[in-house]
Amino acid sequence: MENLPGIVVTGASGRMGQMLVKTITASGKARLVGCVERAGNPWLGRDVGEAMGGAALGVTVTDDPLPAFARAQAVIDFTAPAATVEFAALAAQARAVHVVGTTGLEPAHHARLDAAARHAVIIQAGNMSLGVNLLARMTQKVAAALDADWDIEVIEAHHRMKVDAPSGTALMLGQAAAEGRGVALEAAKVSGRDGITGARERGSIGFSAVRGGDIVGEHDVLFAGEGERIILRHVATDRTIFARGALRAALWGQGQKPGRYDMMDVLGL
Ligand SMILES: NC(=O)C1=CN([C@@H]2O[C@H](COP(=O)(O)OP(=O)(O)OC[C@H]3O[C@@H](n4cnc5c(N)ncnc54)[C@H](O)[C@@H]3O)[C@@H](O)[C@H]2O)C=CC1
Ligand SMILES: O=C(O)C1=N[C@H](C(=O)O)C[C@H](O)C1
Repeated sequence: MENLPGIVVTGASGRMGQMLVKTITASGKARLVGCVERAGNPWLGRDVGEAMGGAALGVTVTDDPLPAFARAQAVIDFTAPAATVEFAALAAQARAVHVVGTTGLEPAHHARLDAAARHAVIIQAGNMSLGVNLLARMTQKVAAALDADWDIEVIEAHHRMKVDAPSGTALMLGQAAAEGRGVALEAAKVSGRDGITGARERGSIGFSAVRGGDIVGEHDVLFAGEGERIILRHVATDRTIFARGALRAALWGQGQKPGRYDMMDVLGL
Protein backbone atom coordinates (compact mmCIF):
# COMPACT_ATOMS: atom_id res chain seq x y z
CA MET A 1 0.00 0.00 0.00
CA GLU A 2 2.82 2.45 0.89
CA ASN A 3 4.21 2.00 -2.66
CA LEU A 4 0.99 3.11 -4.33
CA PRO A 5 0.88 6.67 -5.72
CA GLY A 6 -0.48 9.18 -3.19
CA ILE A 7 -3.35 11.36 -4.37
CA VAL A 8 -4.81 14.60 -3.02
CA VAL A 9 -8.42 15.50 -3.83
CA THR A 10 -9.28 19.20 -3.96
CA GLY A 11 -12.88 20.33 -3.45
CA ALA A 12 -13.33 17.17 -1.37
CA SER A 13 -16.80 18.00 -0.06
CA GLY A 14 -18.22 18.64 -3.56
CA ARG A 15 -20.22 16.24 -5.73
CA MET A 16 -17.12 15.11 -7.63
CA GLY A 17 -14.80 15.43 -4.62
CA GLN A 18 -16.78 12.86 -2.64
CA MET A 19 -17.00 10.54 -5.64
CA LEU A 20 -13.22 10.77 -6.04
CA VAL A 21 -12.57 9.98 -2.38
CA LYS A 22 -14.75 6.84 -2.69
CA THR A 23 -13.19 5.80 -6.02
CA ILE A 24 -9.57 6.25 -4.89
CA THR A 25 -10.00 4.49 -1.54
CA ALA A 26 -11.80 1.53 -3.17
CA SER A 27 -9.39 1.24 -6.13
CA GLY A 28 -6.44 -0.63 -4.63
CA LYS A 29 -4.35 1.34 -7.16
CA ALA A 30 -3.65 4.55 -5.24
CA ARG A 31 -3.64 6.01 -1.70
CA LEU A 32 -5.67 9.01 -0.59
CA VAL A 33 -3.06 11.23 1.12
CA GLY A 34 -4.86 14.57 1.35
CA CYS A 35 -8.13 16.44 0.97
CA VAL A 36 -8.35 20.18 0.36
CA GLU A 37 -11.32 22.52 0.73
CA ARG A 38 -11.69 26.29 0.69
CA ALA A 39 -11.51 28.49 3.80
CA GLY A 40 -14.79 28.43 5.74
CA ASN A 41 -15.88 25.01 4.49
CA PRO A 42 -17.54 23.09 7.37
CA TRP A 43 -15.48 19.95 6.64
CA LEU A 44 -12.16 21.66 7.49
CA GLY A 45 -10.36 19.88 10.35
CA ARG A 46 -12.58 16.79 10.08
CA ASP A 47 -11.65 13.31 8.89
CA VAL A 48 -12.97 13.11 5.31
CA GLY A 49 -14.46 9.61 5.75
CA GLU A 50 -16.43 10.70 8.82
CA ALA A 51 -17.50 13.95 7.14
CA MET A 52 -18.92 11.78 4.32
CA GLY A 53 -20.91 9.82 6.91
CA GLY A 54 -18.74 6.69 6.94
CA ALA A 55 -15.68 5.25 8.69
CA ALA A 56 -12.59 7.38 9.34
CA LEU A 57 -10.05 7.32 6.48
CA GLY A 58 -7.18 8.95 8.39
CA VAL A 59 -7.18 12.03 6.14
CA THR A 60 -8.04 15.42 7.64
CA VAL A 61 -9.54 18.07 5.35
CA THR A 62 -7.30 21.14 5.11
CA ASP A 63 -7.36 24.57 3.45
CA ASP A 64 -3.54 24.61 3.14
CA PRO A 65 -2.85 22.92 -0.23
CA LEU A 66 0.96 23.06 -0.55
CA PRO A 67 1.92 20.76 2.37
CA ALA A 68 -0.74 18.29 1.16
CA PHE A 69 0.51 18.44 -2.45
CA ALA A 70 4.10 17.92 -1.26
CA ARG A 71 3.09 14.48 0.11
CA ALA A 72 1.40 13.46 -3.16
CA GLN A 73 2.26 12.11 -6.58
CA ALA A 74 -0.98 13.50 -8.06
CA VAL A 75 -3.66 16.10 -7.36
CA ILE A 76 -7.17 15.53 -8.72
CA ASP A 77 -9.00 18.81 -9.01
CA PHE A 78 -12.70 19.32 -9.74
CA THR A 79 -13.31 22.76 -8.22
CA ALA A 80 -13.63 26.18 -9.91
CA PRO A 81 -11.43 28.01 -12.47
CA ALA A 82 -9.90 30.54 -10.03
CA ALA A 83 -8.96 27.74 -7.62
CA THR A 84 -7.65 25.45 -10.36
CA VAL A 85 -5.09 27.95 -11.65
CA GLU A 86 -3.75 28.45 -8.10
CA PHE A 87 -3.58 24.68 -7.61
CA ALA A 88 -1.73 24.30 -10.94
CA ALA A 89 1.13 26.50 -9.75
CA LEU A 90 1.31 24.70 -6.39
CA ALA A 91 1.13 21.21 -7.93
CA ALA A 92 3.96 22.18 -10.30
CA GLN A 93 5.99 23.42 -7.30
CA ALA A 94 5.40 20.06 -5.61
CA ARG A 95 6.12 18.20 -8.90
CA ALA A 96 2.79 16.41 -8.60
CA VAL A 97 0.70 15.42 -11.64
CA HIS A 98 -2.32 17.76 -11.82
CA VAL A 99 -5.54 16.23 -13.18
CA VAL A 100 -7.99 19.05 -13.99
CA GLY A 101 -11.69 18.26 -14.37
CA THR A 102 -12.84 21.81 -13.61
CA THR A 103 -14.86 23.36 -16.46
CA GLY A 104 -15.63 26.97 -17.36
CA LEU A 105 -11.94 27.67 -18.03
CA GLU A 106 -11.35 30.88 -20.06
CA PRO A 107 -8.28 31.59 -22.24
CA ALA A 108 -6.60 33.40 -19.29
CA HIS A 109 -6.98 30.26 -17.15
CA HIS A 110 -5.54 28.10 -19.93
CA ALA A 111 -2.54 30.45 -20.14
CA ARG A 112 -1.88 29.88 -16.41
CA LEU A 113 -2.16 26.09 -16.92
CA ASP A 114 0.27 26.32 -19.87
CA ALA A 115 2.76 28.17 -17.64
CA ALA A 116 2.53 25.55 -14.88
CA ALA A 117 2.83 22.74 -17.45
CA ARG A 118 6.36 23.88 -18.26
CA HIS A 119 7.37 22.21 -14.99
CA ALA A 120 4.75 19.54 -14.41
CA VAL A 121 2.32 17.13 -16.04
CA ILE A 122 -1.20 18.59 -16.41
CA ILE A 123 -4.02 16.45 -17.77
CA GLN A 124 -7.15 18.49 -18.41
CA ALA A 125 -10.44 17.54 -20.05
CA GLY A 126 -14.00 18.81 -19.95
CA ASN A 127 -15.09 15.20 -19.55
CA MET A 128 -13.01 12.34 -18.15
CA SER A 129 -15.28 9.48 -19.22
CA LEU A 130 -14.34 6.90 -21.84
CA GLY A 131 -17.77 7.22 -23.48
CA VAL A 132 -17.61 10.98 -24.06
CA ASN A 133 -14.05 10.85 -25.37
CA LEU A 134 -15.11 8.16 -27.85
CA LEU A 135 -18.12 10.31 -28.77
CA ALA A 136 -15.77 13.23 -29.48
CA ARG A 137 -13.74 11.08 -31.88
CA MET A 138 -16.93 9.91 -33.60
CA THR A 139 -18.14 13.52 -33.85
CA GLN A 140 -14.88 14.54 -35.50
CA LYS A 141 -15.17 11.72 -38.06
CA VAL A 142 -18.83 12.37 -38.89
CA ALA A 143 -18.18 16.12 -39.24
CA ALA A 144 -15.27 15.38 -41.58
CA ALA A 145 -17.49 13.18 -43.74
CA LEU A 146 -20.31 15.73 -44.12
CA ASP A 147 -20.31 19.19 -45.72
CA ALA A 148 -21.86 22.39 -44.36
CA ASP A 149 -25.28 21.43 -45.82
CA TRP A 150 -25.45 19.49 -42.56
CA ASP A 151 -26.13 21.81 -39.61
CA ILE A 152 -24.31 20.87 -36.40
CA GLU A 153 -25.93 21.52 -33.01
CA VAL A 154 -24.66 20.42 -29.58
CA ILE A 155 -27.42 20.05 -27.00
CA GLU A 156 -26.58 19.40 -23.35
CA ALA A 157 -28.54 18.90 -20.12
CA HIS A 158 -27.24 19.06 -16.53
CA HIS A 159 -28.42 19.33 -12.91
CA ARG A 160 -29.76 22.61 -11.51
CA MET A 161 -26.55 23.37 -9.55
CA LYS A 162 -24.25 23.57 -12.57
CA VAL A 163 -22.73 27.07 -12.84
CA ASP A 164 -21.18 27.12 -16.35
CA ALA A 165 -22.68 26.86 -19.85
CA PRO A 166 -22.14 25.47 -22.39
CA SER A 167 -20.73 22.52 -20.46
CA GLY A 168 -17.08 21.59 -20.82
CA THR A 169 -18.20 18.46 -22.62
CA ALA A 170 -20.35 20.41 -25.10
CA LEU A 171 -17.34 22.60 -25.89
CA MET A 172 -15.16 19.49 -26.36
CA LEU A 173 -17.73 18.06 -28.77
CA GLY A 174 -18.05 21.39 -30.59
CA GLN A 175 -14.26 21.53 -30.89
CA ALA A 176 -14.21 17.99 -32.29
CA ALA A 177 -16.89 18.94 -34.85
CA ALA A 178 -14.98 22.08 -35.82
CA GLU A 179 -11.75 20.12 -36.25
CA GLY A 180 -13.54 17.54 -38.39
CA ARG A 181 -14.96 20.29 -40.56
CA GLY A 182 -11.68 22.19 -40.70
CA VAL A 183 -12.95 25.44 -39.14
CA ALA A 184 -12.16 27.41 -35.97
CA LEU A 185 -14.77 26.86 -33.25
CA GLU A 186 -14.51 30.50 -32.05
CA ALA A 187 -15.63 31.68 -35.51
CA ALA A 188 -18.41 29.11 -35.95
CA LYS A 189 -19.87 29.05 -32.41
CA VAL A 190 -23.45 30.28 -31.82
CA SER A 191 -24.69 29.93 -28.24
CA GLY A 192 -28.01 30.57 -26.46
CA ARG A 193 -30.32 31.87 -29.25
CA ASP A 194 -33.12 34.20 -28.12
CA GLY A 195 -35.46 36.64 -29.91
CA ILE A 196 -35.46 37.44 -33.65
CA THR A 197 -32.20 35.70 -34.45
CA GLY A 198 -32.60 35.53 -38.22
CA ALA A 199 -32.11 32.32 -40.18
CA ARG A 200 -29.37 29.94 -39.16
CA GLU A 201 -25.97 30.89 -40.56
CA ARG A 202 -24.58 28.18 -42.85
CA GLY A 203 -21.61 26.41 -41.27
CA SER A 204 -22.28 27.62 -37.73
CA ILE A 205 -22.05 25.21 -34.77
CA GLY A 206 -24.87 25.81 -32.28
CA PHE A 207 -24.98 25.17 -28.53
CA SER A 208 -28.06 24.80 -26.30
CA ALA A 209 -28.05 24.17 -22.54
CA VAL A 210 -30.84 22.70 -20.37
CA ARG A 211 -30.58 22.91 -16.54
CA GLY A 212 -32.79 20.96 -14.16
CA GLY A 213 -33.14 18.53 -11.25
CA ASP A 214 -30.36 16.00 -10.72
CA ILE A 215 -29.41 15.28 -14.36
CA VAL A 216 -25.81 14.00 -14.21
CA GLY A 217 -24.96 14.96 -17.81
CA GLU A 218 -26.49 14.34 -21.24
CA HIS A 219 -25.02 15.38 -24.59
CA ASP A 220 -26.38 15.12 -28.13
CA VAL A 221 -24.51 16.09 -31.27
CA LEU A 222 -27.11 16.67 -33.96
CA PHE A 223 -26.22 16.67 -37.64
CA ALA A 224 -29.35 17.98 -39.38
CA GLY A 225 -29.52 17.63 -43.17
CA GLU A 226 -32.29 17.83 -45.78
CA GLY A 227 -34.68 14.95 -45.13
CA GLU A 228 -32.49 13.17 -42.54
CA ARG A 229 -30.76 13.65 -39.19
CA ILE A 230 -27.93 11.90 -37.37
CA ILE A 231 -27.83 12.15 -33.56
CA LEU A 232 -24.78 11.02 -31.56
CA ARG A 233 -25.68 10.78 -27.87
CA HIS A 234 -23.98 10.18 -24.52
CA VAL A 235 -25.93 9.84 -21.28
CA ALA A 236 -24.10 9.81 -17.94
CA THR A 237 -26.13 8.17 -15.17
CA ASP A 238 -23.43 8.02 -12.47
CA ARG A 239 -20.49 10.33 -11.61
CA THR A 240 -18.21 7.32 -11.06
CA ILE A 241 -17.43 7.43 -14.80
CA PHE A 242 -15.69 10.80 -14.33
CA ALA A 243 -13.89 9.73 -11.13
CA ARG A 244 -12.62 6.49 -12.70
CA GLY A 245 -11.32 8.46 -15.69
CA ALA A 246 -9.60 11.01 -13.43
CA LEU A 247 -7.90 8.26 -11.39
CA ARG A 248 -6.77 6.58 -14.60
CA ALA A 249 -5.31 9.91 -15.74
CA ALA A 250 -3.48 10.42 -12.42
CA LEU A 251 -1.84 6.98 -12.74
CA TRP A 252 -1.07 7.44 -16.45
CA GLY A 253 0.61 10.79 -15.72
CA GLN A 254 3.28 9.24 -13.50
CA GLY A 255 6.59 9.31 -15.40
CA GLN A 256 5.27 11.43 -18.33
CA LYS A 257 7.28 14.47 -19.43
CA PRO A 258 6.05 17.91 -18.23
CA GLY A 259 3.38 19.33 -20.54
CA ARG A 260 -0.33 19.60 -21.27
CA TYR A 261 -2.25 16.39 -21.97
CA ASP A 262 -5.90 15.41 -22.30
CA MET A 263 -8.00 12.26 -21.94
CA MET A 264 -7.42 11.33 -25.59
CA ASP A 265 -3.74 10.95 -24.66
CA VAL A 266 -4.59 8.91 -21.57
CA LEU A 267 -7.03 6.64 -23.40
CA GLY A 268 -4.89 6.39 -26.55
CA LEU A 269 -7.82 7.48 -28.77
N1 LIG B 1 -14.23 16.90 -16.45
C1 LIG B 1 -15.20 16.10 -15.98
O1 LIG B 1 -15.27 14.90 -16.31
C2 LIG B 1 -16.18 16.66 -15.02
C3 LIG B 1 -16.07 17.96 -14.64
N2 LIG B 1 -16.89 18.47 -13.67
C4 LIG B 1 -16.59 19.83 -13.25
O2 LIG B 1 -15.99 19.79 -11.96
C5 LIG B 1 -16.28 21.00 -11.26
C6 LIG B 1 -16.88 20.67 -9.90
O3 LIG B 1 -18.13 20.05 -10.08
P1 LIG B 1 -19.00 19.56 -8.83
O4 LIG B 1 -18.21 18.61 -7.99
O5 LIG B 1 -20.31 19.15 -9.38
O6 LIG B 1 -19.16 20.95 -8.06
P2 LIG B 1 -19.37 21.21 -6.49
O7 LIG B 1 -19.81 22.63 -6.37
O8 LIG B 1 -20.22 20.13 -5.91
O9 LIG B 1 -17.89 21.04 -5.90
C7 LIG B 1 -16.87 21.97 -6.05
C8 LIG B 1 -16.06 21.96 -4.77
O10 LIG B 1 -14.89 22.76 -4.95
C9 LIG B 1 -14.68 23.47 -3.76
N3 LIG B 1 -13.84 24.64 -4.00
C10 LIG B 1 -14.13 25.76 -4.70
N4 LIG B 1 -13.11 26.64 -4.61
C11 LIG B 1 -12.15 26.04 -3.87
C12 LIG B 1 -10.86 26.46 -3.40
N5 LIG B 1 -10.37 27.65 -3.69
N6 LIG B 1 -10.15 25.58 -2.64
C13 LIG B 1 -10.64 24.36 -2.34
N7 LIG B 1 -11.86 23.92 -2.73
C14 LIG B 1 -12.60 24.77 -3.49
C15 LIG B 1 -16.08 23.85 -3.27
O11 LIG B 1 -16.09 24.20 -1.90
C16 LIG B 1 -16.83 22.56 -3.58
O12 LIG B 1 -16.79 21.66 -2.49
C17 LIG B 1 -17.20 21.81 -12.19
O13 LIG B 1 -16.40 22.71 -12.93
C18 LIG B 1 -17.78 20.74 -13.10
O14 LIG B 1 -18.23 21.23 -14.32
C19 LIG B 1 -17.85 17.73 -13.07
C20 LIG B 1 -18.02 16.42 -13.43
C21 LIG B 1 -17.22 15.78 -14.45
O1 LIG C 1 -20.91 19.98 -13.79
C1 LIG C 1 -21.13 18.77 -14.05
O2 LIG C 1 -21.87 18.07 -13.34
C2 LIG C 1 -20.46 18.18 -15.21
N1 LIG C 1 -19.56 18.89 -15.80
C3 LIG C 1 -18.78 18.51 -16.92
C4 LIG C 1 -19.10 19.40 -18.08
O3 LIG C 1 -19.16 20.63 -17.90
O4 LIG C 1 -19.27 18.90 -19.19
C5 LIG C 1 -18.86 17.04 -17.21
C6 LIG C 1 -20.16 16.38 -16.92
O5 LIG C 1 -21.03 16.59 -17.99
C7 LIG C 1 -20.76 16.78 -15.59
